[in-house]
Amino acid sequence: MPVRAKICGLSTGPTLAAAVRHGASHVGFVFFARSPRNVAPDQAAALAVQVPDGVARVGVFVDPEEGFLASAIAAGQLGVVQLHGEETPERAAAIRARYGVEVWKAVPVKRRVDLAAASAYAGAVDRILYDAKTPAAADLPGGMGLRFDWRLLEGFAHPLPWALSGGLDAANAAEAVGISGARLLDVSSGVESAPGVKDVDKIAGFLQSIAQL
Ligand SMILES: O=C(O)c1ccccc1NCC(=O)[C@H](O)[C@H](O)COP(=O)(O)O
Repeated sequence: MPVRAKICGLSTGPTLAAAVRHGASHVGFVFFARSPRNVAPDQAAALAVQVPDGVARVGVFVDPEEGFLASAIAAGQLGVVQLHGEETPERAAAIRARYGVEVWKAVPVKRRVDLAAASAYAGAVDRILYDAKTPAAADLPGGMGLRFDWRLLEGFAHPLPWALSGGLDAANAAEAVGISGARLLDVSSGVESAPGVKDVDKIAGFLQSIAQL
């Protein structure tokens, strides 16, 4: 099975089109006001109609308020809700049941012990996204281009399907796959020319770099 990729933090038509054209399996829209990639539900609605069947629309949220979550899922025609806050397994399971979407939970990783948080979500979510832990003082819980030591995943008994993110780019994606065994990668900063500014050539380069893995 080929390695698949989610291009996260898309906010323009041309960059979304590049992700789709070059083979992304998932496209991500960030619904978090403090993010440079933030999109409003009406922006997501305009982007969503450009996404063909077979490419999953993922909404990224941080402890979303219920009404906002509902409107974003509807506007973005989201198939996946990715949670980056303090959402409990119960909250994640409730989102999955209420909206009939896949739910992914981000688990921030710096040390091996951090991986243990994943098991609490077995039965509650569909996938764990191992992402680099951002500094406590950081404004964002993701999308900062930071990576963790992929060797921490070597030999780990994954309790759930999973994906790898954090500091990936075209130059390191093959190494990340080789070390971690990931079959689904999530990238944001590594395909940008500046925070929040996606680059069509970098998107193409990233997707080409994993096409033969
Ligand atoms: O991307 C953001 O701005 C963001 C904001 C708040 C919560 C999560 C966010 N991103 C989540 C992602 O899925 C990113 O793709 C992931 O953290 C990897 O980012 P990067 O290291 O920049 O590739």
